[in-house]
Amino acid sequence: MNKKTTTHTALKVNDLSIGYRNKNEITVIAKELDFQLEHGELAAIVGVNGIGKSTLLRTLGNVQSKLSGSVQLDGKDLKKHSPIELASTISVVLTEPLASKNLTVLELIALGRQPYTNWIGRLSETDKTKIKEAISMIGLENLKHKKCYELSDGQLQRVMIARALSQDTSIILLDEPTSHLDLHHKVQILKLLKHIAHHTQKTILFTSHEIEMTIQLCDKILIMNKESHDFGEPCELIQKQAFERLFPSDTVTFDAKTGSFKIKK
Ligand SMILES: Nc1ncnc2c1ncn2[C@@H]1O[C@H](COP(=O)(O)OP(=O)(O)OP(=O)(O)O)[C@@H](O)[C@H]1O
Repeated sequence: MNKKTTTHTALKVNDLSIGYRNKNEITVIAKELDFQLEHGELAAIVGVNGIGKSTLLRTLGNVQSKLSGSVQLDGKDLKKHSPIELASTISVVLTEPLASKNLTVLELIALGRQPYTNWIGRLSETDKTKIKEAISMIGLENLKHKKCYELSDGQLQRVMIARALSQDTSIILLDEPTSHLDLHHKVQILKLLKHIAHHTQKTILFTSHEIEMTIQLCDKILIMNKESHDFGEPCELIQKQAFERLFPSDTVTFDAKTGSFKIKK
């Protein structure tokens, strides 16, 4: 994989407001978002259901427009990137169902190479190598000739991660990449994402409800709350008691010593 080095911050978010515009109505989902991620960092966005994690990820991936504020990729405004520049800088894996499950795993992963292929879509030797690397990293060799409709939700989720890896962008955004995985595969995938971030200088940002795992494995965490957001290294956030504010204390409490949540009995 390419080892990209640049002096710019990989992803810089300033005073960002996100939400939805429907006709004359604007619904603000979250505002005053400020954080930045460097090259080679693995980071998570956590927060309660409906707080706006996916909306933020879609906004950062240019799938939907911001309401206000700024998003910079490698020191350049998100909106100033051409479509082809964006496709080779940032890959986004959302939770929406696949349009066509009739493709084989190999064909789907090969789609990740679309930004680089020529106008007839022929794969170069580099494309084939990137596809092979992605399949091997996620351990999909024995599934590669299966049709996507034959896969379990968890298997499909791993295939989608492989597609993003084959795209070989410097930033990867993933919406709940481990939600359908068993505990073993959750840990395996998150450790792999960490390894990829650290060894290839990619910036990987994902949304998650696996807060304890993100505390153990991520370099940075963004905690989204209704009133304000917290961002930093897991240990800084623990010291600031940021995880205590995530859930109502009559249901769960956070144990700072073990970095885990306890059910209030
Ligand atoms: N297309 C849309 N138009 C208007 N509002 C929307 C739209 N999609 C989502 N929302 C609203 O935006 C808010 C944030 O949703 P979002 O999916 O970003 O939350 P989330 O933190 O990812 O939630 P979860 O943890 O449940 O996946 C919710 O109140 C949701 O109803």
